[in-house]
Amino acid sequence: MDIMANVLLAAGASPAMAHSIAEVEDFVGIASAVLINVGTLSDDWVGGMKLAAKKAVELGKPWVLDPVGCGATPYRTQICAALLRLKPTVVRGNASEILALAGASHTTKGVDSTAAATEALEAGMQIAQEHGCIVAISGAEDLVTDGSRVLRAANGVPMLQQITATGCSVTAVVAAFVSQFPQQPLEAAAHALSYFGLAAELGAADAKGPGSLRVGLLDNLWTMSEQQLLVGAKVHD
Ligand SMILES: Nc1ncnc2c1ncn2[C@@H]1O[C@H](COP(=O)(O)OP(=O)(O)O)[C@@H](O)[C@H]1O
Ligand SMILES: Cc1ncsc1CCOP(=O)(O)O
Ligand SMILES: [Mg+2]
Repeated sequence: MDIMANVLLAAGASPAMAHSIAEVEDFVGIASAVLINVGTLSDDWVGGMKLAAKKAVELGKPWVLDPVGCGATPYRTQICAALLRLKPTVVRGNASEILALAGASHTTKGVDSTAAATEALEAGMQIAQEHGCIVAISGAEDLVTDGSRVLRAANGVPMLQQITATGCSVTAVVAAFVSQFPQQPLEAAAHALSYFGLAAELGAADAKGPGSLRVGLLDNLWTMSEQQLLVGAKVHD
């Protein structure tokens, strides 16, 4: 929750984290977009997640699902499937999570991926077609699909995998971008992934390891100029 909220602030967004069933619908009312992240799943949070998703759909606001650890336990897989039925605008997961969400037989080891993004493209396209959403699969090259088109975002550094919740954080940036371009969620998601990956590339130049890369990532999300983004972003068909 710390890095995710700080990434959003550095990107110029305004995060608020809420999960209580007593207030979550009111928060959706004032939000531009909703992110549901099942990272630290527990029964009492699931009620808040479902209320938030339903309210977002009712109000016509975009909502984004991060199926963290989908496939790791039957409970997690079942909750992610139930959330998927509540019509997210975008799903962003790693390859293992997307394979599990599509019902493919695949062995996962928790919240980290055991597969490459390309291995989950077919599964992602299937989810996108069946549920009418955008699916973004992160990895060495991120793949974003609406079920027919595929955009590729080729920024990032491998060491992002050694900083916990960078996947969660990039999903939050996806939600922020989609809030600004709700009619173009495919493009918004791809460019969010590219912006995040480019900030990591710029931060990696001075990083000694995951700790300083985490700092450099936040700093570069904050300082990146429009020119740096235009020159460095690698989004292509
Ligand atoms: N091998 C890699 N090379 C470059 N960037 C990567 C690589 N693997 C993941 N990333 C980037 O790290 C971020 C988190 O992705 P990922 O590790 O796949 O998600 P998660 O943390 O949910 O497993 C994304 O921005 C992604 O593009
Ligand atoms: C370590 C851990 N455990 C439950 S959620 C979480 C963070 C996962 O973050 P990410 O999906 O970005 O790797
Ligand atoms: Mg993740």
